[in-house]
Amino acid sequence: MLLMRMLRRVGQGPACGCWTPVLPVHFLGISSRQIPADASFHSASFSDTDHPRVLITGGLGQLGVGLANLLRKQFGKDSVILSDIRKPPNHVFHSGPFIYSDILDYKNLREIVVNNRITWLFHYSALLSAIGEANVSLARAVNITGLHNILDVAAEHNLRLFVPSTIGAFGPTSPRNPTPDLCIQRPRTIYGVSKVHAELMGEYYHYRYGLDFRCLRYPGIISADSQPGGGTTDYAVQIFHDATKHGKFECNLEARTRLPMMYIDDCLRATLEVMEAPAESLSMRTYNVSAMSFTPEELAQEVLKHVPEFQITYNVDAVRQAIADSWPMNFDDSNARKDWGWKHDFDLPELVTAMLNFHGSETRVAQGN
Ligand SMILES: NC(=O)c1ccc[n+]([C@@H]2O[C@H](COP(=O)([O-])OP(=O)(O)OC[C@H]3O[C@@H](n4cnc5c(N)ncnc54)[C@H](O)[C@@H]3O)[C@@H](O)[C@H]2O)c1
Ligand SMILES: C[C@@H](O)[C@H](N)C(=O)O
Repeated sequence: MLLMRMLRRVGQGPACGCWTPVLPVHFLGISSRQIPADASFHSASFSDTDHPRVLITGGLGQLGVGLANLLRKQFGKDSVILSDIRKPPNHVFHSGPFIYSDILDYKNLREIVVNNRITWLFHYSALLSAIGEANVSLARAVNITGLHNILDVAAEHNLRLFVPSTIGAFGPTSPRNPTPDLCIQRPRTIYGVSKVHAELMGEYYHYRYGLDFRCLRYPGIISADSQPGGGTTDYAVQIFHDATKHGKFECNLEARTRLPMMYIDDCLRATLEVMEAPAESLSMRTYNVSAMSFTPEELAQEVLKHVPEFQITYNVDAVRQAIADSWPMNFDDSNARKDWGWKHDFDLPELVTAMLNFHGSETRVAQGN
């Protein structure tokens, strides 16, 4: 009986003047909530002059705190809420609003969005490539089921949604040097599969429901003030900790493994820029972004210029190496540069200087000279 009533409602369009049609997605076996079936709305619920009210999920990982800092500078401290399922360190807790949010709990997500009148959502929760292979069912839940919750809450509340994808969304059959935006994508990790799924679902929600979905495929991101979170590109973060602390580093990838990389400041700026780009400038909803590309031995050579006693050795991890060997070596981001003016600031020498500066190695540089 209830099913019949709901099917009748779905069949009635706005022309009858009765109600906005809704698609009861639980009858499609998707979830117990409703998303608009009317694909005609395309605008966010705030004007361009208003500051967005932002929620960041998975915000205590490698990238989230830096993003919150950047957005708070731009939009005000209280306009940006950082969330995660982990307990925040003191300095993060005291730097602006923080709340608990498990993306697998839809009601919790909806409550946060409604109570805080959220207009922009940056969805950072994920299990990365190497850790995902070690726990496939959790990666599937967080990266795929969690994403469904995010898409639904964003569509339901008319949010502008940013979801990062990755070089890991490509696989061994993709062109690797360079890898364009549109080409075959057959990744061989649960992480990559979940990110291709996110790209396609986000684009589908955009065309089907008018969701303002924006997505960048990040290269490996290198940041100084946070710990790497289980990725294949993490060697390029760890090397700086070890070079400055111990003067040596054991690398888990082969010396000649070339991967696209980016300094965190460029990554976060790209993220804000694509979110602020006028909708009409976006010819696509998922863009490659790139800055540089290097191998462990090239990175080590650059570190050596600053830390003369630095030594690198290799102890290859088979899982990570197989993943890296299936990923792009160079990323073609010409569409991002053309459509919304993407331009990176940091190449390898600037990246190494910034990272070593952060780790306080300039004293060692002075001593070495
Ligand atoms: N770091 C990179 O090099 C890189 C490159 C490409 C794409 N990305 C993407 O950027 C995003 C952020 O990356 P990161 O390096 O900060 O990742 P990270 O692994 O450091 O952090 C992910 C966060 O997600 C949280 N999380 C896990 N399960 C959750 C759940 N059920 N609910 C809410 N939060 C949960 C974790 O607690 C963690 O703090 C990810 O989506 C990642 O795929 C990162
Ligand atoms: C590249 C990326 O998505 C992540 N840093 C990983 O290695 O898994």
